[in-house]
Amino acid sequence: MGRLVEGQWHDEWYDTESNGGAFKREDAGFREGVGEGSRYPAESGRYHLYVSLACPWAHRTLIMRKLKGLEPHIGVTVTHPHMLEQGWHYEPAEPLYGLQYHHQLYTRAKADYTGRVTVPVLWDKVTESIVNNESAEILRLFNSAFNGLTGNHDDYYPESLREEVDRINERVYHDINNGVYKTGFATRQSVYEQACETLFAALDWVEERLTTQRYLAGEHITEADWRLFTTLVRFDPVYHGHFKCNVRRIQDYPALSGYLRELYQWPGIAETVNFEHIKQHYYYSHDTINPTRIVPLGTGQDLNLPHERAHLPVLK
Ligand SMILES: N[C@@H](CCC(=O)N[C@@H](CS)C(=O)NCC(=O)O)C(=O)O
Repeated sequence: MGRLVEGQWHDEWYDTESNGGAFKREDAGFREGVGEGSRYPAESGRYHLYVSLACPWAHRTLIMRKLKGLEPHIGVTVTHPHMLEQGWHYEPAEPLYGLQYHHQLYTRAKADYTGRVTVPVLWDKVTESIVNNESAEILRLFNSAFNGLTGNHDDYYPESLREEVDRINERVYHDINNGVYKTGFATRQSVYEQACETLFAALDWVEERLTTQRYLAGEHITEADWRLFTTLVRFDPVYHGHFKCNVRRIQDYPALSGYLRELYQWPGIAETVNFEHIKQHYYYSHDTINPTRIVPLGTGQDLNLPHERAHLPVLK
C-alpha cells in the first residue's frame, strides 16, 4: 500500500511513529455533491462506484445503493481483495478505461494528486473526475440526490432524527468504525490498550441501547445502523483476531449479535457481504501485522439464525 505525491505513487505503510504509535486517518480529498447546487446533475448511468468488498467504508455505499434502488443507475467495479505494493488493483482490468491500479483512476481525475488512494470512489464518467471519495458523504447523497430518478423516498437520515443520528455516528465512528483500526494498527502497547478499551466501552454502550430499542436511533432504521453494521459483520471473523480486538466477540453480546443478524437478513443485504474478500484482504494485505499471510478458516457466528429482535417495536 502507499500514497500519491504530486501524481507519483510511493509505496509506504502508515506512519504511526510520528504520531506516538497511533494510527491517524487522512481526510478524503474529493468532496462534491450531486444534484441541486452542484456541477454534477443526478443522471442515470453517469456515475460509477469503485469499491472493495472487503472495505467497511465502501461497504456502506454499496448497501445504500442497494437500499435506495440505485443499482440500475450507478454501476459498480470491485477491486481485487489484496492491497499490495501498488495499493488496490483490478483483476481483470477496470472496465471503463482498462486500468490496472486504483491509483491510476486518481491521477486520471487529477494528474498531480497528493494523498491516500482509497475506496470507495464515486466517479463521473462525463467529466472523468472523482465526485466524492468520502463514504459518509456518498451515503448521504445516495440517500436523497437520486430520488427523482428512482422514485424511492425511503429516508435513512430523516429530519426529525438528524441530531440523534449525528450524535450516535460521532461515537460509533471514532470508537468503533475507526476504533478497530486504531486498535489494530497501534504500534505501542499503551496506545493499543487505550484504543481497545475505548472500543469495548463503546460496544458495551451500543449493547445497552440495543437491549431496549430495535435500532440505534429508536424504532426507525437509519444510516447510523448501516454504518455500524459494516464493522460488526467483520468483527468476529477479522477484527477479533487480526486487529487484536479480543476482549469479547460480537457473538458474546446478546443484543448486538441479534441486531447483526437482523441487519444481515434485511432484503438484499447478505449479497453485499463477501467473507472471502473480507478475510483475504485483511489477513493477506497487512503483512506488517500478519507476515505469514495465513488466512484463518473461521467466519464467526451463523448470521442466518433467527435474529430474535421481533419483540422490540419498529416503525413501519
Ligand atoms: N474516509 C474514507 C476512508 C476510506 C478508507 O480508508 N478505505 C480504505 C480501505 S478499507 C483504503 O482504501 N485504504 C487505502 C489506504 O489507506 O491507502 C471513507 O470513509 O470513504
